[in-house]
Amino acid sequence: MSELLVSGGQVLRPDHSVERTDVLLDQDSGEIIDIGDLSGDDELDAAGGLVIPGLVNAHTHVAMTLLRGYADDKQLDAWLQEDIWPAEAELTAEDVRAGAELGLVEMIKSGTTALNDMYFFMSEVADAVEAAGMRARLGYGAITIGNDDEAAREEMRDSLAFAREYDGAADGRIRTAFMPHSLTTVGEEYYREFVPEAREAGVPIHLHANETTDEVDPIVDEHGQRPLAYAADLGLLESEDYLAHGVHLDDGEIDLLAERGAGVVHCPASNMKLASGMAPIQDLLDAGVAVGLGTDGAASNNDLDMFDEMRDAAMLGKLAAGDASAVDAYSVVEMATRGSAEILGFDSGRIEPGANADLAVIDLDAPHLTPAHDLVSHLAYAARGSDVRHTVCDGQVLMRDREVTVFDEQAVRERASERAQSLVGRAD
Ligand SMILES: CSC[C@H]1O[C@@H](n2cnc3c(O)ncnc32)[C@H](O)[C@@H]1O
Ligand SMILES: [Zn+2]
Repeated sequence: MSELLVSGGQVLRPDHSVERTDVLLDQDSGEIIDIGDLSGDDELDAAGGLVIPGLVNAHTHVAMTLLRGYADDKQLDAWLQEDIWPAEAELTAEDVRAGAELGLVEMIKSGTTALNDMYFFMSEVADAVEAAGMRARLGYGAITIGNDDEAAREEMRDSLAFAREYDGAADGRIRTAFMPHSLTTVGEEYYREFVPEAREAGVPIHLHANETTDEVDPIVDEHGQRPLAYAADLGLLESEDYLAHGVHLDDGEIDLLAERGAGVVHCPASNMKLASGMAPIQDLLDAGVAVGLGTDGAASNNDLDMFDEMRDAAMLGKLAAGDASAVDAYSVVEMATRGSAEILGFDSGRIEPGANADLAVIDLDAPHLTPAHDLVSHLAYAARGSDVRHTVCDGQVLMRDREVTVFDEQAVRERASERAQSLVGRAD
C-alpha cells in the first residue's frame, strides 16, 4: 500500500474545530486512513498551514474560461442570446478541451478537488478531468428550444447517452447526471418523455431553475404553477436531483425542496454579476434544504475561485436576509465542502478516516491571515485561492508547493489563449 502523510499542519475537522495533527492517506484506495500523530512512506509538508477538505464547485461550465471577459455587464437573457450562445455555436471539441484544462488548472490552484459540469463536447471535459486527477459529476446540457422535434429529441438522447456511457469513468472519479438546461429551454413534452429514461438509467437530474424573474414569470403564465411545482409535476426534484441558482423561490417552493430532498447549488457571484437577484439561502438552510456552492461559468463570475464564492455567499446572504448573523462563516465553509459533496454524491468534503482523500493545504503565513483568532472565519472572509499551497485528490498530489503536477500550466494557458482568440474571431 502506498501512503502519503500530510504532516505538521492544523486540520479542519468535520465539526469545524481545528486540531494540530497529521493526516494519513492511502494512495491506492484514495481514502483517508487515519488522523493523529502518524508516519507514512511519503510526506507532504503542511507546517504553518491549515489542512481543509478539497473544495467542491457544485455548478460550473468549466470550458467557459474561453469566454472570460468576452461579454460583461448584461442581464442573463441578453448575455446568453446576444453574446454567449452565438459564440458557443462556434465551439469545437478542441476548444472545449483547451478551456476545460484551463479551468481545471485554475481550480487546482485554488484548492478545488471536485466539480459539477454541464456543457457541450462532454467527452473532452471527461478526458480533461481524468488527466487532472479530479473528481466530477458531468452531463451534456440539452436545449430543445429553437430545434425541430427530431433535433430536440436528439439533444435529450445525447444527454442520456453521455450519462450512461461515462458514469464510473476514471476509476469511479467521474459520475454523471442527465442535464436538461432549464425549465424554459427544454419543452414539456421532452421532459415527459426523457425523465423516466433518466430514472431507469439511475442517474440524477441537474438543471438551472428559478434564476431570474424573466424565467419564472412565463412558467407561471403558461402553466399556472410556480416553476418548482411544474418541475415536480414533470417528475423532477427527486432526492438525488439538484438545481442551480434557486434565486426566486417562494415559501411553498422552499418547503417542496425540503420535502423532496432535492438540493440547491447557490451561485452568488453569477447572481450578482447578471443582476439575477438574491437567493434566500438562510431560509433554505432553516428549512433543511441541502445547499451547495458553485461558481457558475467563468464568463459570469469571472473566476473559478471557491474562496471568493464563500465570501460572496456570506455577504449576499446577509444582505438578502437583512441580518448580519445570516449565512455565517460556518455555513459557507460547510456549503463549499460537505454541502456540495453530498449534493454531488461524493464522500468528500470532510477530513475523517474512510472519506475520500481530497484536501487542500492553506498557507497561513500571510498578512491578510494575521492574526489567527478564528480559522473558519479566515476561510470564509479572508483567504484567497492563491493561499493554497498543496492540492490533493483521491490521495494523489495535483499541486505541490503551488506547482501543478498534472498539467504543464504554461502550455495549458497558451493553448487556451490561442483557442479563445480564434473562437471569438469566428463568432464576431
Ligand atoms: C447547455 S450547456 C450549459 C449552457 O448554460 C449556459 N449558461 C452559463 N451560465 C448560465 C446561467 O447562469 N444560466 C443559464 N445558462 C447559463 C452556457 O452558456 C451553456 O450554453
Ligand atoms: Zn450555469
